[in-house]
Amino acid sequence: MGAAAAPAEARTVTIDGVGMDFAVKGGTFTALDDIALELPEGGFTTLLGPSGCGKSTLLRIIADVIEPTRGTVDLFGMTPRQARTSGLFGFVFQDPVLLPWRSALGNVELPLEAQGVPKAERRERAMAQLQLVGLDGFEDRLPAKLSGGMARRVAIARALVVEPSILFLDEPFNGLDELRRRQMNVELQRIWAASGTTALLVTHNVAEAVFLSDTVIVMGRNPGHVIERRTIDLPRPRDIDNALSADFIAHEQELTQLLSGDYRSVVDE
Ligand SMILES: Nc1ncnc2c1ncn2[C@@H]1O[C@H](COP(=O)(O)OP(=O)(O)OP(=O)(O)O)[C@@H](O)[C@H]1O
Repeated sequence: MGAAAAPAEARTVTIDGVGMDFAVKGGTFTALDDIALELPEGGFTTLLGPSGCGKSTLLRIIADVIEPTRGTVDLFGMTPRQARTSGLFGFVFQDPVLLPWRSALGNVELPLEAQGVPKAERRERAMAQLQLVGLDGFEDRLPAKLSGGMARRVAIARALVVEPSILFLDEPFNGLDELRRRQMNVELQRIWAASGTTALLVTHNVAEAVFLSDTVIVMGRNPGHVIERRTIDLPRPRDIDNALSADFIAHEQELTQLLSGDYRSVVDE
C-alpha cells in the first residue's frame, strides 16, 4: 500500500475542528461546523444523514477536492494534499463515468496508464481487480453492454486497481433498485475485506449504512454537524439474511430515529 512509509503510530484519519463556509449571494453559508472524527485504518466508516447535511462536502475536504475554512485533516500522518499526490486515494462516485469507447478492462487500466505502469503489469493488475469484483469473462465488454450493477463493479475495480489506502464511496449505488443495491452491498463488503483498504462511504440509506459499516457517523443539518458516532458490532461477513436479524433491525430503527429527530428540528424552525 502507498501509505507504508507513514509513521507506524499515525494509522488513523483524524478530522479536527473542521468547518466549511461557502460564499453565497449576500454573505456566507456554513455547510459544516466543528467536525471532529477519527477513522481507524482498515475500517469501514459511513457518513449518514439527510440531503444537505454536508456529507459530500466533508468527503471532498478529506479527499483534497476542496479546502476547509477551519480545522485540520490528517491522513495517516499526511495532509490531504500529500495523501492525494502520493496516490493514496481511490474514488467511486454515484455515476460510474466509464469511457464508453473502452472495454471494462480498458477502463480499469486507465489509472495505471496515468501512473505510467507498463502494459503487461497494467493488464495483469486490472484483470485481478475485475476478478475480485466478479467480472472475469466480461473484460472485453463495452460499458453500453454492461448492466448498471456491472458498471458499478467496473468503477469499484478501477478505484481499487491503484491499491488505495483509502477508498471514498459517494452514494455509489444510487439509482439501483433495492434488491440490486443489497446485492452490491454484499459484494462491496467482500471486496473491501479482501482489499484491506480504509473505506469512507457517503449514503442516506440507513440499511446500507448498517450493513456495511464498522462505524456510522450520523450527521444533521443547519449547519452540518455530527449527531452521533455509532459502532455497528454485528459479526462479519454479513449477508442479506443478517439484515433480518433483531440486532440489525434495532440499529436501523435507532439510526432512523436519530435522523427523524433532525428532520423534525428542521420542520419546527
Ligand atoms: N460550492 C458550494 N457553494 C455553496 N453552497 C454549497 C456548495 N457546495 C455545497 N453547498 C451547500 O452545502 C450544503 C451541504 O451540501 P452537501 O452536498 O455536502 O450535502 P449532502 O449531505 O452530501 O447532500 P446530498 O445527500 O443531497 O448529496 C448544502 O446546503 C449545499 O447546497
